[in-house]
Amino acid sequence: MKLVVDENIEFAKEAFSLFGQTILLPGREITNEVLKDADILIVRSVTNVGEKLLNGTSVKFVGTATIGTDHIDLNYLNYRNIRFADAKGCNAFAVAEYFLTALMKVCSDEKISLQDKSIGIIGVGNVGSKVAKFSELLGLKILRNDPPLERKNPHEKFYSLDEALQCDIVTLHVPLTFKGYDKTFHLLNENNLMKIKDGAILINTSRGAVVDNKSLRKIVTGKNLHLIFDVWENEPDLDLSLLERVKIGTPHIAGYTLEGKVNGTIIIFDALNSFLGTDYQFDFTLPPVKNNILSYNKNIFDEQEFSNLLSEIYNIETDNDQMKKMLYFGREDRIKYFDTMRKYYPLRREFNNYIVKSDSQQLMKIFKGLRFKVN
Ligand SMILES: NC(=O)c1ccc[n+]([C@@H]2O[C@H](COP(=O)([O-])OP(=O)(O)OC[C@H]3O[C@@H](n4cnc5c(N)ncnc54)[C@H](O)[C@@H]3O)[C@@H](O)[C@H]2O)c1
Ligand SMILES: O=C(O)[C@H](O)[C@H](O)COP(=O)(O)O
Repeated sequence: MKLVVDENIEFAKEAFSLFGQTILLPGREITNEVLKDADILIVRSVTNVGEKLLNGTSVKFVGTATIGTDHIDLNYLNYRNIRFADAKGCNAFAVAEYFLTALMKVCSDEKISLQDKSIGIIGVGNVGSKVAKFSELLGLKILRNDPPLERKNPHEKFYSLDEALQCDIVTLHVPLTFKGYDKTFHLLNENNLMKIKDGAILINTSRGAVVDNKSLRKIVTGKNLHLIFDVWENEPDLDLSLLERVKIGTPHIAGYTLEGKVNGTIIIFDALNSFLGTDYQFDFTLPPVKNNILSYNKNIFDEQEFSNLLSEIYNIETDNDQMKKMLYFGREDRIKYFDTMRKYYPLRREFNNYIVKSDSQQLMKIFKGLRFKVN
């Protein structure tokens, strides 16, 4: 049995070698040639999997250790009777925690109070529903926009896209799709971007092409938008003039907690066992976090204090500083640098590994809701 696995998958060699000969490769270097006699292909989001890659190969199972599946031609896999598994939900908490850390950082830097503010959440699935829960804990007024979900739940309250765009904060959590009534390619475009409020915070952690980056770049300064962007059109060759204008820019790492990555491996490991009818076991237990006690020194919710606490776990400013270095490189180096930042991304652990100390019952309720251990 021959497996070809993206080298950036956590525990790739140790776990998948149990199944057979495992070749690790950078995701962008997985070719049709390499797959000629392979049985199993396990990728991340940077490998486009379709006819060009799989034609004439012996691949029978494709797994992606990611939530998004826009890099996979599912019709082709179906046509070739190739079994497919994705890792739905694996890094949903990681993205929600990124959202919160980035939002608090911008609010504290720009002296924006969250009191009486509204948030439009576009796409309320695994990630969006966690973002909604976090937003509720912060006391934000929530406008959920999700037409496919609305059709399934006609009695629940949803808002139109235009209404969601009118909020003080707008955040995107949709899959990237190119066809059909709900297609999300350029969901935000030259026709509706102008509807976003002046001074609003716009967050994209979904896929770059959900927002028409060129149209956004033209209006961002005039409308004084505060942009938090983790995903970009044409990654890794992104629009530098947009990068220049974002408050926080990161290289598609919102989902990159250790837990998020390992969950992805576990889901695909289990799917492969079930496809092959095997029962290989691997110990995916993660080490405990050292120095995991945090203190919050106020008795009220305070944007600055809260942001300081979150930055003890995840210093998003460092990610932004690293990313902005791209502005000074030539095109080829820039493209390589984007992948390098992702490959060597520092260790980030999720909130539920940390203990927060505070005397306020009200704050404890918020911290518990965010999955912190409280003391
Ligand atoms: N930046 C990152 O690191 C990162 C990490 C994980 C996921 N993602 C992206 O986030 C996306 C969402 O993840 P998820 O786990 O919440 O997916 P999900 O499938 O659980 O939820 C997506 C939701 O979007 C809704 N939707 C679809 N089309 C829509 C439209 N036109 N308008 C409004 N809503 C629409 C769906 O009905 C669904 O409820 C993924 O598809 C992936 O592309 C990015
Ligand atoms: O869809 C996802 O799960 C994320 O976008 C994922 O974290 C992207 O990371 P990559 O697969 O490119 O390493």
